[in-house]
Amino acid sequence: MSREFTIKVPASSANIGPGFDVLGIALNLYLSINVKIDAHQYGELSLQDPNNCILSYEGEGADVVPLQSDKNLLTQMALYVLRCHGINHFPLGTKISVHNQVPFGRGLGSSGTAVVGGALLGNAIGELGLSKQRCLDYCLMVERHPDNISATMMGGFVGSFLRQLSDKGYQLVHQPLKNVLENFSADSTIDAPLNLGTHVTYNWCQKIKCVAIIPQFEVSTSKSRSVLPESYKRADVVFNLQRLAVLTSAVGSDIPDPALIYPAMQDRLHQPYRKALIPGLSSVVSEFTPQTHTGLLGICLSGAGPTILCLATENFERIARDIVARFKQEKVECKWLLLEPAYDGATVEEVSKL
Ligand SMILES: Nc1ncnc2c1ncn2[C@@H]1O[C@H](COP(=O)(O)OP(=O)(O)OP(=O)(O)O)[C@@H](O)[C@H]1O
Ligand SMILES: N[C@@H](CCO)C(=O)O
Repeated sequence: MSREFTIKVPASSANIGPGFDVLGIALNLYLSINVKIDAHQYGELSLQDPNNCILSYEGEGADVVPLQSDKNLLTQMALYVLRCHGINHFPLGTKISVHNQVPFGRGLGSSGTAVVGGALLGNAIGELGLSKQRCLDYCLMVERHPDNISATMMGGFVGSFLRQLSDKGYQLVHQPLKNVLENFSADSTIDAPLNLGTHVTYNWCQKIKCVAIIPQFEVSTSKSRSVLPESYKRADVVFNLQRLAVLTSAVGSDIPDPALIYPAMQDRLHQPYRKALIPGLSSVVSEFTPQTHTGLLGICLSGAGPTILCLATENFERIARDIVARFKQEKVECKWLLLEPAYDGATVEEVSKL
């Protein structure tokens, strides 16, 4: 028997200003995974891996990513989902070829793409028939804020929250990641509770494009979260909640209004604390406005950074080039990309089954 299928997983930008750990947009930059299962052709070679997997990478991260299936986040995630369904390894002769456009540690949700791609990979390989909603539960056992994950899985502009858990449920979900990903026995694997995450998809005006300015250095999400405070002042929380309520509706309007969107993308919960990690962040988010740049609607840190996300309806190249030049004054080199929402989220396509 042989089989081939492909999985396409979009990048994402989380937070969008005031929606810390809540909002995310899927973006048309992809992690693409091609899977061939053929014991006859690849069986012997696949035995060199502990889980019968020949793994190769091209593109972003190819020079650093581990290629052993029990060390790589994508395949660890697939094996986790398989083990929860009583399957310990990939089928003999599994060949996984990855092409990745999503840069690591830049605030474009690369770990989310690996986690979502891995969950869909496990589901497809094991022919488990899990819904996307159920796959999200497995993803949330590994990446515990739902913003990137929900947008990447479901597509479009998404708001999400995690279900309130009992003390026992909380402990189950918040245990060391290695207990989830590196427990290599189906008998003792920790299954994901049902319906861990809830999400809604908001309208998005198709005139709004996303300009991503990507500094050429990495900030890991864990480092970028370590600088945040444990608690906040009421005034700061209210500041964000008020803007969140306005922003989620304002970007769906047929005629996006910069006078509404620009102030609604301000944040007091994460960006002010992250400026020490990203030279130029404060100046960029305050100096670039709809007044200085026609077409600019709003500007924020993308996810945990260091990428800057601009929402805009025109003048994309000028906005991007001016921000790149501003970062250069801080000795930070950047690339930029013009992106659009990926409305379908992650997709799986069966190519052949014989
Ligand atoms: N395609 C992939 N395959 C395997 N591992 C990956 C892949 N993409 C990301 N990772 C792992 O995730 C790490 C990056 O995760 P991190 O959460 O720090 O950044 P990010 O997800 O890119 O940013 P953010 O969460 O702010 O959007 C990489 O260093 C790598 O270990
Ligand atoms: N909401 C998360 C996104 C990064 O994964 C953060 O800002 O830390």
